[in-house]
Amino acid sequence: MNKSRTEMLSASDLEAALRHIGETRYHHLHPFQLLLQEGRLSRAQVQAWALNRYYYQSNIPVKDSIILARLGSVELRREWRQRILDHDGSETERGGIEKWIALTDGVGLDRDYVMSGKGILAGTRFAVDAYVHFVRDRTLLEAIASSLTELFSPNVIGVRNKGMLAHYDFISQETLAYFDKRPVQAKRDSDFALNYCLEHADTREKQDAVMDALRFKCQVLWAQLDALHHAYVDPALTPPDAWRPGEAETGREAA
Ligand SMILES: O=C(O)c1cc(C(=O)O)c2c(n1)C(=O)C(=O)c1cc(C(=O)O)[nH]c1-2
Repeated sequence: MNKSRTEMLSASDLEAALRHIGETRYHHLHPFQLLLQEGRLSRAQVQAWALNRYYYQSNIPVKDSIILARLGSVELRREWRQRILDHDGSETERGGIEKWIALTDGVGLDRDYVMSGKGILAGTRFAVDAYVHFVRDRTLLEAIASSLTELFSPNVIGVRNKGMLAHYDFISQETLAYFDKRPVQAKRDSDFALNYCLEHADTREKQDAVMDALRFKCQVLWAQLDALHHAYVDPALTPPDAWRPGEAETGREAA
């Protein structure tokens, strides 16, 4: 794909290369994502997905706070802080983390258990922690570029929500309310991050670093679904300390 490792790409070629990375490596292609959206998972397997993803959700404002602290101007901080508000909410508005808890409530998991982080898979924790450490340790440009997976999330969210609503009787529009605002927020955030990267990647090395950051982030998402697939598709492979079907259930309506 590389013309030469030293030649600078035009902004439009860099954007095309980034979009190609998403088309070929984003988690919309993951087998567990396909099982989820095609209605081929049990309620317990959907619970495992919701439980583990809470750890990702709850760390998003942590990683955005790290980026915020590294931004060098009022204008950039003003832009970025909106992401933290979206997830942490305010006195008057529910944030994404609270809405994710509504989702885990909706699938019948005990919220204290979910919020405790107990029972999540090591693979989930390692992947999410790697994302937080990446934005702390790499350049600001790489940290911002690692959020570019959000260019592709409106599409996967649409397909996943539609599939889940169609196939699972325990999923309602209300359970999935977390996702109502995400496509608009993701478009706003990823447009900003993309423009930032196109403008600031002013050498071929920086362009390569931006592409590598997006590849890394695709791996963060992919590894989380790998962990779920490994642990919950074959019950024999569930690790000893991981959540097990039936555990931390809130009262199910009498069946
Ligand atoms: O449902 C999804 O498939 C999906 C994907 C992603 C992503 O691409 O990282 C995010 C989200 N959702 C999401 O809800 C979210 O808040 C979010 C923040 C970020 C980020 O890297 O800053 N990605 C994502």
